[in-house]
Amino acid sequence: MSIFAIVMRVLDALPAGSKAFLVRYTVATVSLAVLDVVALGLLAVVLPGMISGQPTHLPLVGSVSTMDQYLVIIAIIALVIVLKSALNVLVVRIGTSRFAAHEVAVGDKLLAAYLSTPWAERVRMNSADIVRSVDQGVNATVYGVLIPASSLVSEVVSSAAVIVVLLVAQPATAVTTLVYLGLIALLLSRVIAKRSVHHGRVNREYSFRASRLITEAVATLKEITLRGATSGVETAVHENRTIASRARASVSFLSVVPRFVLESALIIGFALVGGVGWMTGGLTGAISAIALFAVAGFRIVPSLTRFQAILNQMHSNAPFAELVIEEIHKSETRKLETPTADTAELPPRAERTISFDDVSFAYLPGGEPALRDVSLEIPAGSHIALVGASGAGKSTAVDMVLGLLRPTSGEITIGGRPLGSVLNAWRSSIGYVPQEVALFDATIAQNVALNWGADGIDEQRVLRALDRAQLRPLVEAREDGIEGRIGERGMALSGGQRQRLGIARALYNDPSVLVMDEATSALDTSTEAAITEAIQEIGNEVTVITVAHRLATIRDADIVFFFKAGRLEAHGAFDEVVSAVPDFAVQAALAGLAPRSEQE
Ligand SMILES: Nc1ncnc2c1ncn2[C@@H]1O[C@H](COP(=O)(O)OP(=O)(O)OP(=O)(O)O)[C@@H](O)[C@H]1O
Repeated sequence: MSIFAIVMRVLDALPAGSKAFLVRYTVATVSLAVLDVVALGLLAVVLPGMISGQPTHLPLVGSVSTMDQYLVIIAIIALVIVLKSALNVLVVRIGTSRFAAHEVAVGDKLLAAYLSTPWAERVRMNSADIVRSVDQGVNATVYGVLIPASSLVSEVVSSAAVIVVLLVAQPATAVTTLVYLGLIALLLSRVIAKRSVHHGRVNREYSFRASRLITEAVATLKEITLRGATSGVETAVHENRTIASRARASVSFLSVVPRFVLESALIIGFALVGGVGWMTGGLTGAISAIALFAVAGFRIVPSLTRFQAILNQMHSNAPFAELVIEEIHKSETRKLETPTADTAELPPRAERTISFDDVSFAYLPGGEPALRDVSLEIPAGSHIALVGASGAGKSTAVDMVLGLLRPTSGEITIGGRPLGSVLNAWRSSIGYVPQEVALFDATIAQNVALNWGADGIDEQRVLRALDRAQLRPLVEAREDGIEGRIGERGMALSGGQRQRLGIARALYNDPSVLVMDEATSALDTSTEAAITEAIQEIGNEVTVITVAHRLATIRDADIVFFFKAGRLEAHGAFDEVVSAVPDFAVQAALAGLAPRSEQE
């Protein structure tokens, strides 16, 4: 994608009115730059006359000769320069705060894009990459591409003003100088732009890799420390960071190269122009040619240098902008593709039977299905269990009930209504307890209410949920009660306490469906039994879906669904599945769970 196309796409991602602002901002900075050139030019014209006492002819004003007239002109010029500087400060102040708002807006859009990614795609994303693009990626897009694009325009306009003046004053020398230096600048930008984009990509890739590694290492720090493998992590991070910082060094090197090349070109230009002048007009010819070339060259080179530096900055940040744009674009395309009819109301609680009708699902298009032709019914208010060997498809089935994964074929209905049509209401009626409860560094109340702010937390609900999750006595015994903080990822709690906090979180909203995916695996049997009892007591309006390897947990389920390699092999009461599936009978026997008929 060309740098121009990237800038246009970034502008499209900004809120309404931003393009108009950018145009106004650019016009303002350009006008101030032109005002500056005019004021300084005027000073240069007036000063020699003033010092020598000679009259000076000024366009529009006429002849200036007396000291008083000169002083008035100088005073006006000084006033214009001061005013221009004050306006510059104002424009920069307005610009920087607006650009900061742009950065936030692009970041918000990108985060929303990531958060709205369909589940099947999201599981393939890396969370460290997401953090990095929302933060560093957006910063690079706004400050490395968008703002330089605006300065590029003012640079072009002010350089054009200088060139026009030169063309009027010394047309032949100006054209020669411009063609000569312009060709060198073009060559430079062709060589440098490609390399800048390349190094920008390498920087993006490897700095992302390094932060990914650090995030992963922190998450597995205990195992790494035990294995004495910290130096391996350090080396891997070091290698990635070395490649990234070398790439950044190359970008910074490339940004200074044009200055030196153009300065050398200027000197070589003197020799060339002087040589031609010598051959055509001898020493006088050579001196006057060099003088003219110097006048034009010294004015054009700084402009070209700044121009190249800005372009280099834009090119090296372009890979970040490309990534940001691509993600925002993907999410917008998805929004257009997603049917909007997902806001229909749910039937009453007692009628929310969940039905799978010939449902199949594959994580990758054309890939091996994780679920095959599954038809099942979960009556509203029932307590059901999904069982089967590891990888049989239980969690996949759960994610489909949660509305996170859509069937590749077949249909899921809730009380006869397609799940897609009631998706929003359905999701908010579910309490979900995952295998690994993700807690955040905030208070217990905030973690239970899943609320990052302090407002809107219903304390009574928090306490009731903690009560049902068998956690209330423990929380009340802590110094700050539900206002106590739990440390990063809930490190200040035991594994079982974390799970119970997850259960309390799921119960906080009085769900009509409670989904527990291996949610009690870290609990001792008596706590688990107490939780099961508390959940039974909530009443038969709540459908409970449990995934558990520990069969004692699901012994009393109304229906047990047994999965094998993505297929629903059998279902019925626990004992019925034991009789129907020899594999399951073996597992039940190993767990010491003989069929009830044999126990009697
Ligand atoms: N994100 C994914 N991308 C591709 N394949 C996946 C993904 N998640 C799961 N699978 C595959 O789908 C199949 C079913 O996995 P699933 O997690 O549903 O099994 P499970 O019965 O819940 O297993 P476990 O008891 O070990 O949690 C497995 O073969 C698994 O490898």
